[in-house]
Amino acid sequence: MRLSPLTLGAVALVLIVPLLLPASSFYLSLGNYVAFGALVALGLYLLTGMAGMTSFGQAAFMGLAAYTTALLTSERGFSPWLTLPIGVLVAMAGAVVLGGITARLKGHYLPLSTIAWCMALYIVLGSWTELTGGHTGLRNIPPVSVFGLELSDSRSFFYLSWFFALAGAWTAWNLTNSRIGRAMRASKGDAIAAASFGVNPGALKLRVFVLSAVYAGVAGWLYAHYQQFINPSPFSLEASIKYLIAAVAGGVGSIPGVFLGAGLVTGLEEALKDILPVIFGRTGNYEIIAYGLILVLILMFAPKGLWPFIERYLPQPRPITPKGEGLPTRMAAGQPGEVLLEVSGLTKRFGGLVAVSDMSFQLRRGEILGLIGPNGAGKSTCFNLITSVLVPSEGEVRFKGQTITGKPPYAVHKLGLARTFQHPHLFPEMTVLENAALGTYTRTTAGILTAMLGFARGEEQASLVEAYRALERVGLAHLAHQKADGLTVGQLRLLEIARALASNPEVLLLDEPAAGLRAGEKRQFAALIRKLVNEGVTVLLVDHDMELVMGLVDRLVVMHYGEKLAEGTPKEMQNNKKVIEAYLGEAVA
Ligand SMILES: Nc1ncnc2c1ncn2[C@@H]1O[C@H](COP(=O)(O)OP(=O)(O)OP(=O)(O)O)[C@@H](O)[C@H]1O
Repeated sequence: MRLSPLTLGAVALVLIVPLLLPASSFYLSLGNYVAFGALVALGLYLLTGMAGMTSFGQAAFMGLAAYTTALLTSERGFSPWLTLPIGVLVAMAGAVVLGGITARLKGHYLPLSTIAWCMALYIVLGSWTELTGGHTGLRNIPPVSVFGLELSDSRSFFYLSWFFALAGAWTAWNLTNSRIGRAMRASKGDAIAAASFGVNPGALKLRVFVLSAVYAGVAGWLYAHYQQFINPSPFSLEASIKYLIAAVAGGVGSIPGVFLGAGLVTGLEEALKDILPVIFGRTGNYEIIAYGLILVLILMFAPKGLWPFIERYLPQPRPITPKGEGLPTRMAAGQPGEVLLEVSGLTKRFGGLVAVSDMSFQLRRGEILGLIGPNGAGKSTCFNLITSVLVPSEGEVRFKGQTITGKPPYAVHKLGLARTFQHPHLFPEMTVLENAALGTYTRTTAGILTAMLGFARGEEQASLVEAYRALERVGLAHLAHQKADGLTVGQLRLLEIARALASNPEVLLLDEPAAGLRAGEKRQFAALIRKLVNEGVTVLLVDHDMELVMGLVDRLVVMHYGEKLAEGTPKEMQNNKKVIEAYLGEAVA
């Protein structure tokens, strides 16, 4: 792995600066608090920046680990090195309980529940005097020793806290650049799309929530052994808000950003302690007002935080075209013409409206089947029933003889069905290559821990190679390193196909793939689909462009008012009176 100049600079600073300052320097003490804050903020980077969840409860997870280590080391004589995993496990257990109940909540409910949780823990810590010492707190927490050396001054502890902070950054970076990191970003942007290529967004969100508590737990453990004394204040709601502001101020979407934010907020906290009493004429807890104001200003003028302003002056790494082995292919061979997908008696009611009524048809291996019909006929609903985005009111769908009705969309995708959307569901902040690589999610296996420790690099490289090949197949390889937000409609549609192809599907379900394409692009698209079918992919296509559909498909199923009107070859349908009356007359006109 090549380290960037920024990383090398950060490591050099951490190693050299403490040697230039006295062992008990105020600045080294401040440096320790920056490291604690950075660790909590790294958890928020993963939680908020990557997975799109907001938490006001991170200080509570910190508190759980801090009190666990304090109680076990000062009263039971445990080694701090033993209480590190125990404290982190307690923080994780808290996150599992809280996240299990709340991580799936949408909108403001998750942040609100974390506020309640943080306040509740603060009250418990303050009032359970026999266990926690109440607001007087717990003393006599032993320092951490490394090879018999007690880390009891700010300088020696600085090395320990920054070891953890940099290790935290490294693991978060590894995770970001892995299949899990991509899945997190995708779930944040669009859970339906994420599920369509195999991610279980609910389970992933819970895991990230617990992971963010691990970072906070390590910070809590460090805090307790640095201070050698704890009380509930550093684990209050106010502290949680401070960490969130640190992450947002620096830039919650980037790792250097959260370090910058932790540094700024820690420094500001010290400065405000001197400035605010002068302004208000008395001492008090006025920092929270200043934090609120800072947050509002940042959200107004730099919603992505301050790091992007610095980043633009730094040299950007040159994108590398992925080379090497791809992923093992998983396409199962079968007999051409065998039934792959069987839709029987499928019905979907939305209240009183029957959008799909008793639809039955088969998709056979190696064919291109078109599903056509007037606007509102029920094609997209049918499509969403097949891919399990919607649950049918009646009927079922079988894939290779196995009932898939009732399975979640991510499980359906795993079986070998990949889809595109009527309105492309892509991730504009990701590069074209990253978007395509999302398709490889179910072909890869690295879990969170494997990815964090950097053990999944080989698989990740193979994923990128596979994604690049998929881009080559659709003719987008030249745009691989560009952000997806600059693409035309036609390119977005091709990118969705590339993402689907990267999953090595047996069946490709295309929902209005030609909408918005220019004539030339439509011809290229038709050639691409034919090529894919020759390579062994089976296609179900919904589209309104009759010239394209009639020239491309082997068979057609025509829908009208939710029902199947007719089925047959394009020629048969073009001569079918009912079809001409209901649709083709209008579509051709
Ligand atoms: N989630 C929903 N809730 C209520 N009604 C819905 C919902 N989704 C679709 N419908 C209705 O079901 C009917 C079928 O819609 P659907 O989008 O499946 O048709 P379509 O054939 O794909 O149309 P188009 O060609 O315009 O995309 C329409 O009357 C639509 O308004």
